[in-house]
Amino acid sequence: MIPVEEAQALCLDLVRPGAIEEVSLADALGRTLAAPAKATRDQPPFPTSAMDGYALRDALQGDTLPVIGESAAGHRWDGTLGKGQAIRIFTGAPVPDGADRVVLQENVTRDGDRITLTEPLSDNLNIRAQGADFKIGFSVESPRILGPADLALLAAMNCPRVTVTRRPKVALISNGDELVMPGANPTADQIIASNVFALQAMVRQAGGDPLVLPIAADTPAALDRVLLDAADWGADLIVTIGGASVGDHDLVAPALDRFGVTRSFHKIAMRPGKPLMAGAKGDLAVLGLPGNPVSAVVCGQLFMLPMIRRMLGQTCVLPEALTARLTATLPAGGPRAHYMRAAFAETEHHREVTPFDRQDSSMLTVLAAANCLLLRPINCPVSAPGDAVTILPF
Ligand SMILES: Nc1nc2c(c(=O)[nH]1)N[C@H]1C(S)=C(S)[C@@H](COP(=O)(O)OP(=O)(O)OC[C@H]3O[C@@H](n4cnc5c(N)ncnc54)[C@H](O)[C@@H]3O)O[C@H]1N2
Ligand code: MOO
Repeated sequence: MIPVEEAQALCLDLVRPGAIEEVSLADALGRTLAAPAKATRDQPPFPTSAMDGYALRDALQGDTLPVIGESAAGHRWDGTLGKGQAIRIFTGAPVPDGADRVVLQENVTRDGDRITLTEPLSDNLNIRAQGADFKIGFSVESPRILGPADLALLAAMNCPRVTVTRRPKVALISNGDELVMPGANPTADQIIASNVFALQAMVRQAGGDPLVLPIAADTPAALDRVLLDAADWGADLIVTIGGASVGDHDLVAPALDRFGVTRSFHKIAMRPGKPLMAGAKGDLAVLGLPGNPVSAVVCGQLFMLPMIRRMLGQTCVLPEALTARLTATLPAGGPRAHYMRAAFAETEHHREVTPFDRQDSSMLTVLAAANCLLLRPINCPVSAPGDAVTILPF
């Protein structure tokens, strides 16, 4: 059994950043930017009025000024404003040459074509300088996972298309004679395939392209068939679920051998997740998850997601770790690192975490109630309420 950190490093060695492609901004949400995007113009591209009102030059409170033109958004006034003149101006409109402030329309009185500056002039000139947001050549750096605000920024930079990493194709294979899909009529000895739905969602959320293959029966031929189907689909990563352990019906390790996978490891010092295995056949990486629902999802978080992030070209690929104060007493750690299901909360003074009493790796109700994993390192000493512990939020 190798430690979790060593297994994570071996898993990451099996994958590398994928090819790049161009997509339109409308399709770029959640994609990982693979090359910097550069602004081709200043924003704003000209000094802009921040308010509806009047543009002025060297004006003082009490002045009465003729209004000699109008500048609206999309339609500039093309002259140079002289001292003692005013221009009607609207929010977003170009501020004319010569103008040094915009006064709000609420702060003047208008009589025909003349305005009088009735209020004190504020320190705020109400003019947005050219390039105040960004200048031509400004760059959004890669790698970066594109969120909604990034898309607006890239649009403002006049970048209609962006270069992103191709979505890695992840084939998910459940196996076991006892499994049927939700909605089917299970026989008395059957259960519903559940964890594949979490894994599919995790792949999608991380920016991958998941494919759930039909459940493979517990026969060598069925596993051989479905592995070939996954490869034919063009998978970058095959994730098997179940059949990873040592029972007579745990057929995944020999099936991967027949398929031509060079194994990096099998079995890790982790709870849940002991039977995890990983390897590769050329560029095709393979991860063998344990079948217990919680084991599969926890291993998905610790091993599958980092592999996907690496294939997307991201650099921070391991789950984020935080420190929290324990609310309970926990016994000393054992020979496997224990990733306990737990709930953490931010209180007024600190972050605190409470592990659930039931930690069986079949308990989906507990997993669904949890918002983090609480790490108990190998052979760690007893922990008391108030002790600092490491958590991995999800
Ligand atoms: N003698 C030993 N037995 C076991 C060991 C061991 O070291 N020695 N390890 C245990 C550990 S730890 C785990 S974890 C499990 C995992 O074994 P497998 O990966 O072979 O998983 P299965 O036996 O196929 O399934 C375990 C459990 O999970 C259910 N399952 C499987 N796939 C799904 C699915 N897609 N959705 C929902 N539930 C699923 C399956 O019905 C079983 O109940 O092995 C221990 N045994
Ligand atoms: O390690 Mo298994 O993954 O306990 O349930």
